[in-house]
Amino acid sequence: MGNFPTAVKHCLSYEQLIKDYPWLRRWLQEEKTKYPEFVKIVEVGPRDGLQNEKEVVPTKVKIQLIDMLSGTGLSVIEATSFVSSKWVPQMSDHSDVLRGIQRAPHVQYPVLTPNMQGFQDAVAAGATEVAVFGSASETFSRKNINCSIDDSMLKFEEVIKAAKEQQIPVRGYVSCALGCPYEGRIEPAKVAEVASKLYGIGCYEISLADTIGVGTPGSMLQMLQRVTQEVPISALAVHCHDTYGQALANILTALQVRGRGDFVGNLLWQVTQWQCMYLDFSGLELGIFLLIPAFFCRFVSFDPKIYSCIFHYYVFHIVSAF
Ligand SMILES: CC(C)(COP(=O)([O-])OP(=O)([O-])OC[C@H]1O[C@@H](n2cnc3c(N)ncnc32)[C@H](O)[C@@H]1OP(=O)([O-])[O-])[C@@H](O)C(=O)NCCC(=O)NCCSC(=O)C[C@@](C)(O)CC(=O)[O-]
Repeated sequence: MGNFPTAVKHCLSYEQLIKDYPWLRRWLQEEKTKYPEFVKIVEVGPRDGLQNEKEVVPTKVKIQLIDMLSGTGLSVIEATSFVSSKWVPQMSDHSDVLRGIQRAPHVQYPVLTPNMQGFQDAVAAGATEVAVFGSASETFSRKNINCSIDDSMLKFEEVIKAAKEQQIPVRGYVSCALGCPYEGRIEPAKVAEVASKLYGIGCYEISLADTIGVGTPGSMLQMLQRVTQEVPISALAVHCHDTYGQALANILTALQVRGRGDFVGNLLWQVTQWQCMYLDFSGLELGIFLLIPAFFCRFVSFDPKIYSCIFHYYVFHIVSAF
């Protein structure tokens, strides 16, 4: 709404709309009953956001960012990723980040662990929750974690077994749930198969990821209808990239599928907390008190390169919202 005059923006404001159209509040209330009463947000910016940035953000800035996010009311912040620094140099300081953050008592800080080496390093650095990440696309699996889907399941099983012995909960991701950069469309049946395997081997929650943001409400609905035949919906989450501006629509579709009850959504770097405010306006309890603190918590560095890398999406969305 950047180019609209103030008067127009005022007319389009939520408060003004409610005032001008009293039926709208009733309608929103009715709409609200179609959604879960509470949505758990998993903030993955410090991991998924920063792993994709060209600039490697300094460790102390990452720590400061996570610490500030901890004060926003989020209950889960994915902190880092115990992967090979040759593959993802942006996450090479994983142990220092995990050791350096100040853990808030109400917050979980899961980290990615693709194999036993990652798991052991994560535990040594103090991880209390981990996540394994598989894919519904064979090619993506090989390019991302250098093994087939079947081999990845064997590695994850090992991780989950070790995690169970130490009472460490394990989440699971299914990448390419709505499309693959190499294979294109992925059959919902394949997503259901991989999700069901992850659930079967002990992941307590499966996050279905639209890795390249090609999903639409239609494909999200189709995919969820199929996956929920295999995995209870209470164990599902969605992780939506906003590459083509569809993330919020896709999240809302997932919430409608879920209906009343809890649901989990990954709050991505690309789906900013600022954007999630629109969901808050639609009457959903997001479980976060984040707007202003989350905005300011982005200002943790004065280095222009780091600044622009961390704040790109936030600044963009804030500017476009006014
Ligand atoms: C999975 C591996 C590690 C396999 O990597 P590999 O090369 O197949 O592993 P390997 O077992 O053959 O070992 C080769 C070398 O890697 C080392 N190594 C082995 N494991 C580890 C480890 N855990 N941490 C650090 N080092 C490790 C190991 O020690 C050895 O070192 P060398 O002897 O050559 O010096 C590699 O392919 C990798 O790191 N891939 C990166 C994957 C990644 O981080 N991708 C991005 C995150 S996933 C994602 O973004 C999707 C998601 C979750 O967001 C959802 C969505 O949106 O789709």
